[in-house]
Amino acid sequence: MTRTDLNIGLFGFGVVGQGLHAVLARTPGLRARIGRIAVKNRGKARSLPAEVFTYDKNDLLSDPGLTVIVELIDDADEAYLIVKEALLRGKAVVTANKKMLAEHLPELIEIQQTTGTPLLYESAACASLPVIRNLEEYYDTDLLESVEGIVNGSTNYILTAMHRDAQPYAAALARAQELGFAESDPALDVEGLDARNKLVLLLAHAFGAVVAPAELLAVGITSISELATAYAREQGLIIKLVAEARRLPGGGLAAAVLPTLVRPGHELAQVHDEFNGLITQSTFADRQFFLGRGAGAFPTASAVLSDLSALTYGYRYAYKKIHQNAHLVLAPDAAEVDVLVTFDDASGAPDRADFVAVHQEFRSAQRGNYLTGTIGLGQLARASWLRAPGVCVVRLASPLRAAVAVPAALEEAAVA
Ligand SMILES: NC(=O)C1=CN([C@@H]2O[C@H](COP(=O)(O)OP(=O)(O)OC[C@H]3O[C@@H](n4cnc5c(N)ncnc54)[C@H](OP(=O)(O)O)[C@@H]3O)[C@@H](O)[C@H]2O)C=CC1
Ligand SMILES: N[C@@H](CC=O)C(=O)O
Repeated sequence: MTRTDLNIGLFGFGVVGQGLHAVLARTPGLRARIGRIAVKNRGKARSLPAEVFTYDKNDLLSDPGLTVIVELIDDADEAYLIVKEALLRGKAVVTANKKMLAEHLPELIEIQQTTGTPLLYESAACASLPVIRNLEEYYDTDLLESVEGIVNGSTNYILTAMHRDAQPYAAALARAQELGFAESDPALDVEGLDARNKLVLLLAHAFGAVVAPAELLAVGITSISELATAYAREQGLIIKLVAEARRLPGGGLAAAVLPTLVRPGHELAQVHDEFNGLITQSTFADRQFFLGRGAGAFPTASAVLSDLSALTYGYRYAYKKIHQNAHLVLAPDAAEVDVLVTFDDASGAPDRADFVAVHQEFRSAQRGNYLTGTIGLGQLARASWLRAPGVCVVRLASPLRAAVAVPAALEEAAVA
């Protein structure tokens, strides 16, 4: 096998960009060198000589000597323009930018297919965990039934600090930012949007379903109430932010990001701090669990490094499942979820008519109110009370599952 040398144009020299620089310096076996680095702020002190840096993206994009673009900036809109331009100019691209990927995946897949130029992004889903290439290659023929896990390091860091170390939320978030785990806009982390972007990538590579982020229900950790935390503690359970995608027996896919009650013996209960954990369930391999660091300079750079190495032997994603599973589409109205809903009287109670069944209801002027019940996933996403102030929704420990009555439209789609 011939392996090519890589001459890299690097965009971004922040947490991950600097991590990559350090990692490459310690990996002489990979014949890769960073030729030039594009950054944004002229006033910033840099750890490398000034001549390495440029503030003009075209210095990298139009340099024929730079054959690979590594995009590690924190601006998804600008990243999209850079990545698209690089691919159209025939430069292979490695990116960690899950927001940009999730928002533009159909177009970026099409550009890869028409140009034949690779775009790799292992670090964009679960940082150091080798997830994307495994879903794409190892599970290319095994029938995946579900992928489920903790895919955001910052929120797991915050929830761990609050649960294990009794730290206040604000202090835990500030520490996640200091450690370089959080996005520049941490709302992406704490509102579940970063996890949703990663779920978009997992859906494409696990099931061949290319969906827009807005099609997926995502609830973050900011609405988790004291009552929900107390409920979890009393039941001996732990709250984790879990992304889940599951193939439904009647055809279709259910997928969502929700704070979730996890039992102590469950794999995800062992995922602490900024670690991520992903469980795959497949027909032949059965259950597997990936665990590793989900954020931070070196863990993320290690996945970028692995993509660079893959480029040297001509690797590109084939998006095999898109061709295999053309019929697999999101079907939130064919799925149900068991939830705990806490609410105060001022915000108004969730509409009981939205539920397939209400299992338990508790009201207390002192402690607050809650109910537990089963609700359609699509109905939950549409519920007007879901985002009301004072309302907290946490998934109970059971997975997403097929609704008892499958909508007729989906049954027809499954037959076709
Ligand atoms: N941090 C992590 O653990 C992980 C991050 N990621 C993703 O990696 C990417 C980078 O994250 P991270 O390193 O943490 O971010 P940082 O905020 O630490 O660094 C961002 C870098 O991007 C540069 N930049 C911003 N806009 C531009 C632009 N228009 N042109 C050129 N350079 C620009 C900044 O320049 P300047 O130095 O001048 O300010 C800075 O060097 C993001 O997409 C993030 O989502 C993915 C997995 C994990
Ligand atoms: N902000 C992200 C960084 C890695 O993807 C996270 O916390 O997971």
